[in-house]
Amino acid sequence: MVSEERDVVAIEATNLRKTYGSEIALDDVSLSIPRGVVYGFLGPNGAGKTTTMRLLTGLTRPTSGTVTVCNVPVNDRRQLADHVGYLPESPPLYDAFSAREQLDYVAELRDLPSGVARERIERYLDRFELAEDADKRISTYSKGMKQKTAFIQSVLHDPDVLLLDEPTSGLDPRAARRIRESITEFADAGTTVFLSTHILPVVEAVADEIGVLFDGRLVTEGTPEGVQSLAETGEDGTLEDAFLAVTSQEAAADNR
Ligand SMILES: Nc1ncnc2c1ncn2[C@@H]1O[C@H](COP(=O)(O)OP(=O)(O)OP(=O)(O)O)[C@@H](O)[C@H]1O
Repeated sequence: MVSEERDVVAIEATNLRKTYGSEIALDDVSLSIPRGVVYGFLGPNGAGKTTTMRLLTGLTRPTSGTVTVCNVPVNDRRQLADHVGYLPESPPLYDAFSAREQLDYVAELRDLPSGVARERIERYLDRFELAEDADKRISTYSKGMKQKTAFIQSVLHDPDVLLLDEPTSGLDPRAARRIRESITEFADAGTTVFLSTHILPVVEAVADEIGVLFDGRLVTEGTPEGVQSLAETGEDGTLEDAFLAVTSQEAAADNR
């Protein structure tokens, strides 16, 4: 990340709250994430990570609070679409298409010029070792092959902000490494990456900043080193130690 990019805020969320009936999924969460940053978003099951990502992409409306991405209010879905790429937990893929057809289709939806689309699709298919299978139907793909296709689909239009929900899920070590490398390359080129995952070594490897969500609240935010130091396990403390320390402190406080 280039240092002056820190001045430009890519994701700004203010006092976000989301309730489902009496259930508070998200409680007063504010985020200010600069351009070019990889933000690792952590939290136990049910903490509200997917809810947050859906609010940041305008797919769910907040009960209260506001979100802008690249200065675009997220309820302006048409303008937002150019800026944002989203890889959800269960990515939308059309089983009857091949990967190439799926990616052509998405490129068309995104209004990519055909030459640019062709070059990017072939480059990504090669990069993720999908080229040989790219004309087979997605219904015949393994989980990892589907995940790679979905990742490519989310980055095809070269978004300014990329939100990734468990991007390495189901991937073999080589493919997972390719994703990690891609995340770093995107961030170096100025893309902001919002990365939600339970795989803490992935966060350790790529994140510039970390936020920990617990029970709908953002309970810790900082650099990986800063968050790791919260584990108070000395220099060898890992992010996993820190995650367990922070979340068990919060659980103990809730039970008091
Ligand atoms: N559509 C919905 N209707 C009712 N409750 C919901 C809905 N979506 C989420 N919730 C609730 O909001 C809370 C947060 O869920 P969310 O899926 O955001 O968690 P998460 O951190 O992504 O969890 P995981 O790590 O298990 O994927 C949970 O208590 C969940 O039951």
